[in-house]
Order: sequence, then structure tokens, then C-alpha cells
Amino acid sequence: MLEVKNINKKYRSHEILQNVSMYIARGEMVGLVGQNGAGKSTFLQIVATAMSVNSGDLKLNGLSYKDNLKAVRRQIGYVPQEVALWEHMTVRENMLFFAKLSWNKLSDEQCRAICENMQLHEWDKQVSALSGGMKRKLNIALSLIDDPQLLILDEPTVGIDLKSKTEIVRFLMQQAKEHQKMILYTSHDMEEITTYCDRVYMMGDDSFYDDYLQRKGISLEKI
Ligand SMILES: Nc1ncnc2c1ncn2[C@@H]1O[C@H](COP(=O)(O)OP(=O)(O)OP(=O)(O)O)[C@@H](O)[C@H]1O
Repeated sequence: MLEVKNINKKYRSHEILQNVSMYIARGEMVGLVGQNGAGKSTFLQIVATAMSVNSGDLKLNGLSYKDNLKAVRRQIGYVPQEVALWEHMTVRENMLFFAKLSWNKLSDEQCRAICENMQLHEWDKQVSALSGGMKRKLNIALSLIDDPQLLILDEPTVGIDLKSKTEIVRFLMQQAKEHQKMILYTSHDMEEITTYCDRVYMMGDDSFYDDYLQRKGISLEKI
């Protein structure tokens, strides 16, 4: 379980997050929405241990971030907004390169199985020749090498076609439901968020999201 309690984050004097609390249970896929600049990416980076807080507490599976940073990190997969891949290498070479650097020394077959499971079949294709959707799938596949308990994704479906988008979100849902992972992700596609997420958190104070989600009958928690 992920437990976030009363966290605060400032960039100089600019307060971005004020007393933010939330949780994610195992097997849950949770969406995070809010207008541009509301603080979603900042929040994801904090939960991913890539950024510190000014105050407040975070715990993952009972381990506090303050005292167990390394152990917490081992349980987290983080997929930032920007796709970060070796363009001149193939899908296979990218997977094996990152597998070598990871805790889990996965074999060629195990790496391939992750990609196949994501409907990414272009194993020997150079990354520069992949479509945007395939690149996003590969970016997510890389984050799964260490078999993280908590998967955090910043707009994983932005700018890709509906088929790839649906495959990615269904894959994430499968990770939550069949493997009891915790999934936290942001998207500006409300249709997608409301269709697939178990719960939705809204960051900032914007009645547009409030009204929209309430009309859809989606349980919304403001943070
Ligand atoms: N490194 C930084 N230094 C100073 N201010 C920052 C920094 N990163 C983000 N900000 C500011 O913090 C606020 C929240 O930014 P953040 O990127 O977390 O929002 P967001 O909800 O993810 O936005 P978007 O939907 O556009 O991705 C914005 O006002 C942004 O300008």
C-alpha cells in the first residue's frame, strides 16, 4: 500500500502542494487529474523518490521514505513524460541494456515476454523506426524489468492513437488486477481515466473536473 500523509512542496516561495494526502491499495489503478500546472508531475516525482518534500510523510508497504529510501526505490517503477530510449538501438538491445543495469538480471526471453505482453512485437526493430505508441510501450516495458510493486506513469498515453492508447491502459489494468500492482498515472483524457481507473484524485481546485466526474458518477477525491 502507498500512503501519503500531509505532504507539502514549495519551489522557492511558490507553494505547489499543500497538505496532500492520498493512498493506493494493492490491485488498484488510480488516476490523477487536474489542470496544467496543478502539480501532478511534481507529485509523481515525489512519490517516485525523485524529489524531496518540505514536510509530510510517505510510506510504501509499511516502509517510510525517510528511513528506507533504497528499499522503497526498489519497489517503484517510474515512467516520466518524456520518452527516454536509445534511438540507435533495437527494442531488444534497449531491453537488455537496461536489464543489465537493473536488480533483476532478466534473460533475453524474459525481456521479450514483457514486450510481447504489451503487444510490442517489433523485437528487432531500431527504436528510431518505431511509432510513438510503440516507443511509449517500450518505455513502460523498461520500467517493468525490476517487477515494481508501484508503477507511476506521467501521461503515458499522450499523443498516441486510440488503439495503442487502449492497449497501454488495458495492460496497466491487467498489471493491477492480475498481479496486484499499484498503478498511479496522470492523463488529460477524462474519458480514458473514468473508463479504466478504480479511483480518481483531483489536484487543485477546478470545478470543471469536479462537475465532469460527478456527472459521470465517478468517485472523486480532491487532494
Ligand atoms: N523545477 C521547478 N522549479 C520551479 N517551479 C517549478 C518546477 N517544476 C515545476 N514548477 C512549477 O510548479 C507548478 C506545478 O508544475 P507541474 O509540472 O507539477 O504541474 P502539472 O500538473 O504536472 O502540469 P501539466 O499538466 O502541464 O503537466 C507549475 O506552476 C510549474 O511552473
